This record gives sequence, structure tokens and C-alpha cells, in this order.
Amino acid sequence: MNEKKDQKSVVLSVEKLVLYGGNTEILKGIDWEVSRGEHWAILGANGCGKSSLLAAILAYRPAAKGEICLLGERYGRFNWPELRKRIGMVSSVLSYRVPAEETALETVLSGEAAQLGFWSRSETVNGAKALQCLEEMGVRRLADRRWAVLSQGERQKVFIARALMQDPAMLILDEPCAGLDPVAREQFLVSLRKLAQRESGPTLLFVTHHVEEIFPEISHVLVLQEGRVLGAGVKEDVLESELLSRAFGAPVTVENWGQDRWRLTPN
Ligand SMILES: Nc1ncnc2c1ncn2[C@@H]1O[C@H](COP(=O)(O)OP(=O)(O)OP(=O)(O)O)[C@@H](O)[C@H]1O
Repeated sequence: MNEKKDQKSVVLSVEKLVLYGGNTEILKGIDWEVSRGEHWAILGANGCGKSSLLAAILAYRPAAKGEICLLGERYGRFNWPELRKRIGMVSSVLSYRVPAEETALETVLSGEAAQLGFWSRSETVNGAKALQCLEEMGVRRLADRRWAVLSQGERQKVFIARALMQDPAMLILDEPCAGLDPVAREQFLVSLRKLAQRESGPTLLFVTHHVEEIFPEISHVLVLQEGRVLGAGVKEDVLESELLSRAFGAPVTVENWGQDRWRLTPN
């Protein structure tokens, strides 16, 4: 860890984190630090430990060893369910939890009292704020539309609007582009870019398999391989052919094709 860094600016620090699934060591000593003003992509092959790392950070899975500090609080000394309310989580796997007949506005409103992994009804209905959150994601027009008929891209935007109801300090996006066609994906990334540009907006942690989805506002990249950190740091240093060839277990070429967008091509 960089001792010189202003501790107030560190929003997440993970030290020597070890996590088991049954008898298998899944995370094998992860060190990682995220500071305010940074947005991170988390990259790596299937099964490298991305979801496990997020689950450990949110204390859904207990770490066997190591330290986690999140938003200035140390794991073990603070009520983590309370802290989770300050973290937004967007994942397409949450889709099945939404009742088919619920409108987009109702889904967003449910975010007001929500806690990760827990679908609950708000006590105080703040419709104006919900509409504003939909507006921020460019989908206010969908407010009265039923969940059942929303496209995958629309659902992801509604999910982000839902997360924004709590003014999260951090927003975790777990493969949010999964299932989107190329045009819907680009439109979705435009919405994310606006969110990332917000002065006092949340720190984004963006999990993806695809270098192509790393948008310009992502400043840093963490690459995992078999439960270890293969690379972590400024995007330009980490998005590098040799490192990602190791991460994906095959020779690839990584390049910035312009306007700070990247592509990975198998050799
Ligand atoms: N409870 C468990 N018991 C045993 N092994 C587990 C358990 N949970 C996860 N694993 C294994 O840990 C490894 C990391 O899984 P994880 O879901 O964190 O990977 P990932 O990087 O998110 O993968 P993907 O990109 O496919 O979503 C995988 O090999 C998985 O099979």
C-alpha cells in the first residue's frame, strides 16, 4: 500500500485478502486500493475471482484472511449491512427479482429503502427523485412501462436509476453490458460515461470480460488471474498485450484504437 496517500481519499482498500469456497482457495492474497476520483474496470477470464472479490468486499462471503476498508470503515468494526446501503449494485442477474408487472418507476422507487440483495418497499415514496434518477439515465419516458416488456438495455438503465436513489458513494456494475446488442451497448456506455463525469458522482467499479467496453472515464484497471492480482493501476499501463495474454491464457493484441477506446484481438 502507498503509505503517502491521503487516507481520506481512499474509498476501498483490500489487503492480503484470502477467500475459500469449500476447500478451494479462490482469492489468494489480493491487494487493491481505490481512491476517490478513480473509476476502475475489473478484468479477467471466467473463474478468475471477480465476483468472489466483490462478494468478499460486500461481506456476502467471509474472507479467511486479510483486511477490507470500505468508505473509511474497517470490516469487523462496523455494521456492514448498514455500509452496504451506500453501495449501489447493478447486475443483470438481479433481473429475476423484479415482479413482471412492476413499472420502471416502481422499480426505481424500491431502491430508496433497498439494501443489496433485498427487495423492499420504500416507506417514504419519493416519486420526484425517482423520476429524476430515470431522467439521469435517459429513460424517464419508460416510467410507466412494465418490467416484463423492457429490453435488456432499458432494464440495466432502470437498475442504475434504482441504485442512484440512495446517492451511492460507490456503484458496482457486474457485467452490465451482458446481453446487450452492439448499439444498445454503446448507448448504455454513453449513460455510464455521463454518470462517471458527475463531479460528486459515485466511484464506479465496472466488471467486464471485454476491453472494448472500457470507456474513457475508466481511469484504472484491475486484472485478476486465478485468484491473484496480475495487474492493477492506471489504465494505459495495465491494458497491455503481454499482461492480457497472460490473463486470458492465449496471445492477444491490445490497442487503443482512438478516442481512448480499446480493443483486444486474439493473435
Ligand atoms: N462456493 C464455492 N465453492 C467452490 N468453488 C467456488 C465457489 N464459488 C466460486 N468458486 C470457484 O471460484 C472461482 C472464481 O469464481 P468467480 O465467480 O469469482 O469468478 P469470476 O471471475 O466472477 O467468473 P465469471 O467471469 O465466469 O463470472 C471459480 O473457479 C469458481 O468455480
